[in-house]
Amino acid sequence: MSTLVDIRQLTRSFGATAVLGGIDLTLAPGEFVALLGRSGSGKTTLLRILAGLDTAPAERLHLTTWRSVVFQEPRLLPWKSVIDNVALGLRHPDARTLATQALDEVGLSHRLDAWPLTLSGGEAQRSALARALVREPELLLLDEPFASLDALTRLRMHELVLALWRKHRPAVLLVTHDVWEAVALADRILVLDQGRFIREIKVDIDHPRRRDDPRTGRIEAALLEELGVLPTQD
Ligand SMILES: Nc1ncnc2c1ncn2[C@@H]1O[C@H](COP(=O)(O)OP(=O)(O)OP(=O)(O)O)[C@@H](O)[C@H]1O
Repeated sequence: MSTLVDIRQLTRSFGATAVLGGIDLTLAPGEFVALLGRSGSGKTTLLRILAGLDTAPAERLHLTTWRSVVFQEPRLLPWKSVIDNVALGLRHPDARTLATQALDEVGLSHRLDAWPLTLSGGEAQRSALARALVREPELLLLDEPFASLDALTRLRMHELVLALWRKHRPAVLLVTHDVWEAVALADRILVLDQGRFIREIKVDIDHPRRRDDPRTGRIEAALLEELGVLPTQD
């Protein structure tokens, strides 16, 4: 199996400030990895490099080019309908059919012709997911895609992302500072602190994961401790 991401000793500085200090990361096809860290730890900086939006020195920097990104805000073009946003740039004779299918998969078949500004926050992010997935990427990069949604909508989006991941099997890299989101979704959680990985936790629990499961509770507690927001126990 070929590796989609293979990075060794990646560094990124802005002026004299080192934001990423020697990152090693590999991602295999179909993996679901969460990148967890406090604000300013370098998550978005790393994701932008993985997305090809930025570059930086590294000993090795192998990245699949077959990737899509969903950002915190939907980034839909307001003067195009939802379906036209999803089909935009798709060089395929059946682009509209594929866009219709993708919107159906995210539960938006009734909003194909809607204008983006009339969508709810959850609907807009569903459209952004459809636009990312219609390209059948090997790697789906999610940069806090649910952070601005209300808590209930966010939980629904978790279910949707899992369903889409199971169906399409892209590798997913999810940037988040929501500890439960990481535990609920990812197979592997990487904790980033001041531009370095300080912890990796594998989550070997079947989906759907419940918050009242003691196994998820233990992982959540370990992560909160790592992030310095839960007092360590003696
Ligand atoms: N273009 C830039 N120029 C200068 N500094 C930058 C630039 N981009 C990011 N930084 C700095 O790099 C650090 C890491 O930023 P980054 O956005 O990667 O953090 P983050 O972990 O994604 O934070 P958040 O969770 O708040 O989005 C921050 O201190 C930020 O101010």
